[in-house]
Amino acid sequence: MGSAAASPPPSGKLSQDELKRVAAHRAVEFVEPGMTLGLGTGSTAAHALDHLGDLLRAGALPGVAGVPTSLKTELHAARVGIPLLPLDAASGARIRLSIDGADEVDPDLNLVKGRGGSLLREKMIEGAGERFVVIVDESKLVPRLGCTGAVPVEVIPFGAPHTLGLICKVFDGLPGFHARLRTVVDADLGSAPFVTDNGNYIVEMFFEDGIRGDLQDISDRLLRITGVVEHGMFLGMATTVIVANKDGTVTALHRKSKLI
Ligand SMILES: O=C(CO)[C@H](O)[C@H](O)COP(=O)(O)O
Repeated sequence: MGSAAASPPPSGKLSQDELKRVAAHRAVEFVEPGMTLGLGTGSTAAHALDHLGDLLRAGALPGVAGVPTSLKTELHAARVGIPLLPLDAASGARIRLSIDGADEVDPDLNLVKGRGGSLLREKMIEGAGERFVVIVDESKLVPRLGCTGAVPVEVIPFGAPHTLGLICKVFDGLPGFHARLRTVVDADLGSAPFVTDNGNYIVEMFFEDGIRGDLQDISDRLLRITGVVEHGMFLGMATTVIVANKDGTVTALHRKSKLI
């Protein structure tokens, strides 16, 4: 990890949502006129969208456009007046900066993302951009990925239980490991598989005490399984992580360049 810088605390105690807003607003300070942005998904990224919309409407950021990482973000960005581009058009214009939240951040700035279900488009867009600024409140900092909840894996619906079995084999014998298909409660169907924006399903992997071992090797083994589309470990992708601390200070953690 690179350098860290902290700012003084605002007065009064901030809620978790207010901390998310503080981190999001700090990230938007990196946006310059004319930039094409990767627009993240989730409650933290939503604060960045709102703030960007305010600045665009005030005429402060002419020429800024965004590539949305989910259908939800596409609707939100359109509502607040952020001009949108599809990823294919944006690669010509270069995505200069992506701003998104994360579910977990480890000491090497590796991330778990996708508990909101948007990991595939997030990884495509944030992987294509030059800089990736992650915005989190302090609760997202973890000693190891997989400490606080599920690590999601997007799989094609065909044979999903079979693919789930193959994913479990990667972690054979690991105490406390289990995995399951993410479900939602549907008014008509009862329990039904969660379906991503890409029409796929999500397998959730759970670890008793986080993932121990070589993350890159685990990533490679997961991606070699036919039926797995992508997983929610974002390794070496974040260039800056902006952390809003419980005491109201903001810390920026930097990596010199993206590893992928
Ligand atoms: O990866 C994501 C969505 O797929 C989100 O960035 C992640 O779940 C964090 O969400 P929030 O900002 O609501 O805590």
